[in-house]
Amino acid sequence: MMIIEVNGLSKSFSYYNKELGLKSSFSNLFRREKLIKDAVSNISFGIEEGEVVGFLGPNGAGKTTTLKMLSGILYPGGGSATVLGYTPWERKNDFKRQFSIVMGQKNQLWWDLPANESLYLNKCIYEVDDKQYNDTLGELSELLDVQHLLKVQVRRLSLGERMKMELIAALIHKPKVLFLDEPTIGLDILSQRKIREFFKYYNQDRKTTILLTSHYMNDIEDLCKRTIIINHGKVIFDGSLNEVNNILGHKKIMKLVLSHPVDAQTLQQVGNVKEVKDLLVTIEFEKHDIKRLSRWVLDHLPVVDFTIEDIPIEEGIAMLYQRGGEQHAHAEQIS
Ligand SMILES: Nc1ncnc2c1ncn2[C@@H]1O[C@H](COP(=O)(O)OP(=O)(O)OP(=O)(O)O)[C@@H](O)[C@H]1O
Repeated sequence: MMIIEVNGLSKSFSYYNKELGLKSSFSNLFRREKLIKDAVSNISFGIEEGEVVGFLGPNGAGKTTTLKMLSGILYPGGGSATVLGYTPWERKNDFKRQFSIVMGQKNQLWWDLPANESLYLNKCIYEVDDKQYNDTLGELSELLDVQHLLKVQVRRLSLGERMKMELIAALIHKPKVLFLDEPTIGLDILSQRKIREFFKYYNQDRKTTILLTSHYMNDIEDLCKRTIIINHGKVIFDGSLNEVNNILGHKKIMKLVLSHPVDAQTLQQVGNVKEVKDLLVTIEFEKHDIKRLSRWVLDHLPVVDFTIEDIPIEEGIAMLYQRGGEQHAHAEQIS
């Protein structure tokens, strides 16, 4: 069953250009240059019940704007969307009871109160009955290992502990849909892993549908079978992360350990030399030529060891962002 359906969703922001200085502040009162930013342009996708979908894109791509529209915080400029059958920006109470949004950079917990008081406030707002509240709080605080911290003032918690409390606050009413906007930002590797394990368990246990943005590739690789990538407000990829490299041409990486240095010109006969670090050389080459190049390398270079690998996912994604950027610039030139 389709839980999230997005059709041609768009959002533009208007803002004013302001030059530096008092004089221009004054003249701005009478004449201002209005600029328009197309943050999200005509995006469409659907998400099935229980899916965990990664939502990737470079800074400013339009991820948060999309999540804000899907959670009813922002009205769109065009297009339509339904989440659990509701139009999010109509902000119906029934809808609000069934989803949650967690923003890694924003808090919903009261800073000066212990976490359990904010959690109790959420219980009252969402009209969760006592038994469900106690059961959910007990289960989640045990899973996230924060039972001993529930009575501690939020301002005294570490970043990771606070994020765990934020998650409990977001889940206390058992939402069916969860929007996660960089939930692991700033956390150390162990805390990131713990939170990822938690999401994995939670999704499998509850079949909660999750749309997750993160700049940490481990989060996406670990949790999401499917990834939607946007750039300049447009969807540029929708599929499994492993397929990213396939659509970027057919390149592979050859790593060589040499017994003595070889000049750059010779190395370039294999392909695009990405890095030379002492006797360790990394070269990107065309996959279709793999047999000939491997033979050539072994015959002509002083090779001690060599491996052939796929292009790392991070690099594939960076290339995809770059390609999107070039296409965007080209489209702007044409228009
Ligand atoms: N209220 C606003 N007024 C004007 N421009 C805005 C506003 N909110 C967002 N934008 C612009 O819209 C674009 C998309 O912003 P958005 O926050 O959705 O990006 P993002 O993909 O979440 O980026 P990041 O990874 O940096 O969080 C950016 O260029 C941003 O400057």
